[in-house]
Amino acid sequence: SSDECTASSQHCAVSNECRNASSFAQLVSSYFDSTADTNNDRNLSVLPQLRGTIDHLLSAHELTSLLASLPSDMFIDAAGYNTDVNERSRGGYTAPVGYAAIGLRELSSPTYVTKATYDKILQIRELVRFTTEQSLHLCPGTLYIDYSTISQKMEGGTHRPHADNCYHYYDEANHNLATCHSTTTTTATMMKEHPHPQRVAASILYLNDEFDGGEFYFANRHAGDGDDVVDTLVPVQPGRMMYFTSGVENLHGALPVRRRIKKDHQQKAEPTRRLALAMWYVTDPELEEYVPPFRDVIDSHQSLGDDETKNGSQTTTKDVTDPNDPNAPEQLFSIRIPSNDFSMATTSLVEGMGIYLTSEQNAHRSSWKVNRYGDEGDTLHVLFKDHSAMFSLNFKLENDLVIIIVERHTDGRKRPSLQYMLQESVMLHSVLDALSRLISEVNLDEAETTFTKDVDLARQTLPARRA
Ligand SMILES: O=C(O)CCC(=O)C(=O)O
Ligand SMILES: [Fe+2]
Repeated sequence: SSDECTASSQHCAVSNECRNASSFAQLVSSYFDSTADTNNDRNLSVLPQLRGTIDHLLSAHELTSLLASLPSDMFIDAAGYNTDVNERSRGGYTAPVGYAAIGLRELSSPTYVTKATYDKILQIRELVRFTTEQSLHLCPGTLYIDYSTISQKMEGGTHRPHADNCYHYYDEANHNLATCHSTTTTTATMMKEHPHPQRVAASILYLNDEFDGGEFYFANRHAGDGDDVVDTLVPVQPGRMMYFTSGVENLHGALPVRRRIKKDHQQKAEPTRRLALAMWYVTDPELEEYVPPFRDVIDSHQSLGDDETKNGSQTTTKDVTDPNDPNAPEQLFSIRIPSNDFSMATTSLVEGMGIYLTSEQNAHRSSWKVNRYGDEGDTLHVLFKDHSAMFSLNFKLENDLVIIIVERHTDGRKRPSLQYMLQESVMLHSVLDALSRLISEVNLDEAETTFTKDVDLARQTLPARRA
């Protein structure tokens, strides 16, 4: 089981075993297990499993075209941080010096980038998430993105050592080592609560290197900001990605960004800036950040979700679809279940799938919304949170067959978001799994049936499961 993939076992690296959220949490806490180690009560052998560097995540071409398509200004000062002066005086969650950023809210607007650039950024964002997950030997789907941003540090921009999910203290009783939990009540009450205690990991993908300095570093866990604060220095390289867990085991910062002085006097007039795609992760799907669909300049039509609540009857599947109707749903696949093999009535099948999808909805409440339509309740609609698309399951009884038609619906103007497309295939695979379970409960002769063949065919049309 995945529980075996903990700090003490070398299992994860050599086998396909993956960590789930709880065995991951266990691994992180094993770093603080003082029994394991004599070196300052920190289990240093765990550290390499909690951080790392991946180079050449993007090709030189991808980097060049991404950089060329990013806005040269319009970055928002201190985006994602608290700008409250009172907060600043408490040493709370305030932005680093010389820092500005743009998040998905900005990037989804044509004021900032084109739709193609936004799509590319979302694609890179998913690649980075996936790579972080794999690098930490996490099971597919363990990490949800809580915040992603393109960060910019200008000349002089720097980042003091910090942990990403807590404020740290130097614990005098414990060799002046940094810790998240203050033992002195005065310090504890002085400090405000960290705004992101749920963050478990972060990644930073560096995009350019037209500057000097600006190195990332892991900080020494001993007290003081002196010369020895840098423990491990990581020079910035375009296409280099750092990942690390978010606690005090990975105190980190960035050295000041300096202007690059070129010898050939061909100095560009462009201001010095250090660009990165920074992302923070949680394991609770409820905390996943909203991915807005790209906003077209003219955005006058109603969203899918609005239409839906207004008029449930329009949701019945059309038998004849006009190929020129942009609102026509796209059939993804259909599944036939011979009803003489199958004692379960259509209604109980709809019921079973409804219950299954509703439980999925509850497990990922922020992602999908399930509705049931039709007089006999023979259609299930599964709407994605960004309202860019939905899919439907329509159940029909035809002669001696139950037919389930699976369709994708959009508003006919915008394509489904990339996030929708990625999650749709995951959902549809699990719908087919659930259907197969329902069918096997009624003892259908598995191997040779129409049903099994249709399921296999359907799976072939879906992108492969992430494994
Ligand atoms: O830009 C960097 O290299 C570090 C950024 C960082 O640690 C943060 O924003 O939390
Ligand atoms: Fe950080």
